[in-house]
Amino acid sequence: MSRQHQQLIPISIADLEQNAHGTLALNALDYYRSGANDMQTLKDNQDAFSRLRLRPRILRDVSKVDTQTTLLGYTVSSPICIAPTAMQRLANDEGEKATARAAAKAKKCMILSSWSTTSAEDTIAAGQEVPVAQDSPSLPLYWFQLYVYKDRIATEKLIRRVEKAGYKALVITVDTPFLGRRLADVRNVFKLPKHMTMANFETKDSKVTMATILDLEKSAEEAAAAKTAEGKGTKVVRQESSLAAYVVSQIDPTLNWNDIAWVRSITKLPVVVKGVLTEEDATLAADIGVEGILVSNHGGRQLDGVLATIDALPEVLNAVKGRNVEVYLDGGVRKGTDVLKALALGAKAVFLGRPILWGLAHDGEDGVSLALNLIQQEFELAMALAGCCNISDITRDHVQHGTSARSRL
Ligand SMILES: Cc1cc2nc3c(=O)[nH]c(=O)nc-3n(C[C@H](O)[C@H](O)[C@H](O)COP(=O)(O)O)c2cc1C
Ligand SMILES: CC(C)CC(=O)C(=O)O
Repeated sequence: MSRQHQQLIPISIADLEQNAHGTLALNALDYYRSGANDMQTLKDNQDAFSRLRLRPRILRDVSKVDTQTTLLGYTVSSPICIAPTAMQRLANDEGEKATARAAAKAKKCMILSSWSTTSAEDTIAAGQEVPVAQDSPSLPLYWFQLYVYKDRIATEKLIRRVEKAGYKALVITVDTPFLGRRLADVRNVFKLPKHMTMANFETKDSKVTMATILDLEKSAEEAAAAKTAEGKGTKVVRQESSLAAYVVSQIDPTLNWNDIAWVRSITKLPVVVKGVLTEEDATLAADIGVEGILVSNHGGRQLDGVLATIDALPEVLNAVKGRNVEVYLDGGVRKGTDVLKALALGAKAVFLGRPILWGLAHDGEDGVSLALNLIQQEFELAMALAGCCNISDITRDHVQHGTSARSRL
C-alpha cells in the first residue's frame, strides 16, 4: 500500500482518511486500514453501497429534518453510531476517552472494544463528564463489546464491571475465533507500544501489555527456530502477527450458541451478536432471544471473500421479520447517502469503524467530532433531498438495486 502525504482541510471522511495516511506511524496505519488477505471484502463493503441507487420523493416540505431514533429503548440523536475498534491510543494519546467525549457531545451511541487501551470505567467516565445539552430527549449511549475469553471467570468479572460502570448493552463479537490474516501486520511485526496496555485486563499488580503475554513464549519459540535455521543460512521470518498470537492465547475458539445463552443467563443487559452475515445464523440468534444483531464482516478483516454487509443485510432482515430483534449494520459506511441506503433497506442504525480512527488521528476528540459531524450533516442533507423529515419517513422504496428505471408493471 502506498502512503500519501498531502494534507487536506477535511470536508469528508475520505479527506480524513487521506490525512491519516500521512500522519500515522506505519505500524498503526496498516493495523487500522488493513483487511484480510486480498482485501476483496474490505473494498466491496464500500463498492456495494455505490451499486445501490436512491429513489427520492419530492415536494414534501423538508425544511426540518430530525434524525433522532431509539436503540434498544434508549433515545439517541441519530442512527449513526461508533463501532468498537481496539487500541485507539495508537491514533491519539487520549484514545478511547476522546471518542467517548465526542460521542457524548453528539449524543450518539459508542461501543467500546474489549481490547481498548483505556479501561471501561475511565472511558465512560470521560464521556459522562461532558455536560449534555437538554434540548432534546436524546442522550449519549455506551455499549460494551465483549470478546469471550477462554477464562470464563475473567469474562464474567468483566461483565460485572461494565454493568456497574453504566454500559447499556453487551455486544458479543462472534466472527473472531481466530484473527483474520492481515498481511501488513505480519510484515510489520505489529506491536502495541510497551506503554500501552489492554486496560480492561490489568490489575493493580500487573499491567497487561501484549509483550507480557507473548514475549516469554515467543522468545523461547524464536530461539528454537533460529537455532534450526542457523545451519541452513535461512532468515527467520515470523509467519503470524503478534496480534494473531495474542488472540490464540486469549480468545476462546470453542465459542458456540450455548455460550451466547450462557452470557444471556448471567446478565440483565441486552445482548447484541456482532458478525452475523447469513439468514441461518440470524434465525438462530433470534431463536436464542438476543435483542440485537449487528450485520458485520469486521470491516473485511476476518474472512476475506464474504459478502459486503449492505448486500448481506436483506437476507438477515428477511430471516428475522416479525421477530423482536433490532438489526444494525457496519462496514464501509463513509457517506450520508450510505446511511440513508442502509436505513432504507431496513437497518435500525449503522456503526462507523475506521472513520472514527481517522478522526482521532486528525485531532483527537475534535477530530472524532468532525468525523461524526461531517457524516451527520451529509445524512441530514441526503434525507432532505430524498424527501424524508424523520427516520420513519425512510422506506424500502427509497432504494433500488441496479441502474435501470424500476418497472412499475
Ligand atoms: C483497527 C480496527 C480494530 C477493530 N477492533 C475491533 C474490536 O476490538 N472488536 C470488534 O468487535 N471489532 C473490531 N473491529 C471491527 C469494527 O468493529 C467494525 O466491524 C468495522 O471496522 C466496520 O467497518 P469500517 O471500518 O469499514 O467502518 C475493528 C476494526 C478496525 C478497523
Ligand atoms: C481481535 C483484536 C486484535 C481487535 C480486532 O478485532 C481487530 O483488530 O480487528
